[in-house]
Amino acid sequence: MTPREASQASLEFGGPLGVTAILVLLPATMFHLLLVARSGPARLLGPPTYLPGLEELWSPQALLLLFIWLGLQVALYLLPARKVAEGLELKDKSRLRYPINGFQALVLTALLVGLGVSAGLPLGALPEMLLPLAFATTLTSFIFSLLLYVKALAAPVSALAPGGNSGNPIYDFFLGRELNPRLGSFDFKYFCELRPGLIGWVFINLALLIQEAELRGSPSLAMWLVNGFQLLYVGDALWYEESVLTTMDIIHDGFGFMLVFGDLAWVPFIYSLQAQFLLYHPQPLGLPMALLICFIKAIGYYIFRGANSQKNTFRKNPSDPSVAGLQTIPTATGRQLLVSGWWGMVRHPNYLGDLIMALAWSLPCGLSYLLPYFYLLYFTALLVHREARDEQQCLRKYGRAWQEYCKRVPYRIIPYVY
Ligand SMILES: NC(=O)C1=CN([C@@H]2O[C@H](COP(=O)(O)OP(=O)(O)OC[C@H]3O[C@@H](n4cnc5c(N)ncnc54)[C@H](OP(=O)(O)O)[C@@H]3O)[C@@H](O)[C@H]2O)C=CC1
Ligand SMILES: CC(C)=CCC[C@@H](C)[C@H]1CC=C2C3=C(CC[C@@]21C)[C@@]1(C)CC[C@H](O)C(C)(C)[C@@H]1CC3
Repeated sequence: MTPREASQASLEFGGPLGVTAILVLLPATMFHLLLVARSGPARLLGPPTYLPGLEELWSPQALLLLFIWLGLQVALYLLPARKVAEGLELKDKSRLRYPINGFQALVLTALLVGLGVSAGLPLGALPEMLLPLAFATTLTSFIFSLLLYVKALAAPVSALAPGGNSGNPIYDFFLGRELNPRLGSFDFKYFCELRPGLIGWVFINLALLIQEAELRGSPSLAMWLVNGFQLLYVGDALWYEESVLTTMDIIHDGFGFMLVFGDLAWVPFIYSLQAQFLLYHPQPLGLPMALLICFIKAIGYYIFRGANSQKNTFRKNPSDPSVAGLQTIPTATGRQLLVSGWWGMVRHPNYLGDLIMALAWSLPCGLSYLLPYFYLLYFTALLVHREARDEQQCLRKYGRAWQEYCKRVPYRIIPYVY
């Protein structure tokens, strides 16, 4: 089977029709949520109380701010790294090299923004710019994905992603034709996955906290919790940056509109929805409830980090003392599957931890509105779909050994439930 035939045989997301609908629905959902979060009733499913005109969406200043931000993150990515990591082996047996300096980029950005604020940079004004910024980011994502699609037309077959090479232009534009598009040693997918959007999310949250303090004298406890929890999540992702090299996005998915828009627009503007909601709808939160929520977050993080680190350590060095005692199933590829420890509890313990953390991010917003729970609902759907995709890939990779694993570990994400 040629790569194109293989790609056509396993079209995902409902094929060309499905991805055309998603292409329109994703940005529409994002703008709907941004508008609803600042409206009085904050109804997740109702219409927004007003529709902005093009003059409210389009702003050259927002576009300039976006390019300054992207330029800063590119510059920080290019700084000398504490380590250069190798990715997994590619089809042509080569391995790409990636700088590990994401945490350094977060700290340096914080220092620069801190300096800027003390010199009078009005960070608290950022929430007012979210709509035009989201519009500029959406336009940029469309144009950037188009450029990536055109660039991939000249890429060799060995550089194409397994999924985004169907021959249908809309489908391939959405999924991404090339697996690891690069300009010299600059890797676009790796850069976008962990830098501008993820770090941008933290600073949007901070701006919302500052504006709340300006409006109400001090930030609320709920706003502190949401900021703290999400900063921990982003800090963790950058501290363990190397582990992103074994995620499905890096090793399997092409770099097309889905990931470009997801990384650059969806993450910063949608993942900050709880903090946006709290700025416009302050919620009382007592200390006992806050402590209970911190406990839930701690359990989620313990499972998430434990599971991800156990798998990464095992994949890097199966005889590492922390994983050497675990039970395994051998596979025909020479790799083994963990069948005890976190990976013996359910087949995706890291998703379980991530979902528990998502719940802890929404709870500070109280139980009267559905809107702050959008992330939890969307994330559940994303992970259930992702789990099914991963299952198919593992079955293809490991055959019988995977079936044996599924027999020994029957639950996918939640023990005894799913
Ligand atoms: N916040 C967000 O928006 C999102 C967060 N995430 C998070 O990203 C993280 C990474 O997720 P993702 O890339 O989907 O997948 P995983 O990190 O779960 O990786 C799946 C891979 O792990 C390996 N694997 C599966 N079972 C075993 C086993 N028993 N023993 C050893 N290896 C095994 C297989 O690859 P192989 O055998 O080839 O190593 C499989 O393909 C998760 O924590 C997830 O929650 C993901 C999506 C969105
Ligand atoms: C609906 C839509 C726009 C889909 C695109 C999905 C993307 C938003 C997500 C796909 C996988 C992601 C990961 C993270 C962020 C969200 C996206 C890009 C991640 C960087 C978050 C931090 C984690 O610690 C992580 C590094 C494990 C994670 C990797 C996957």
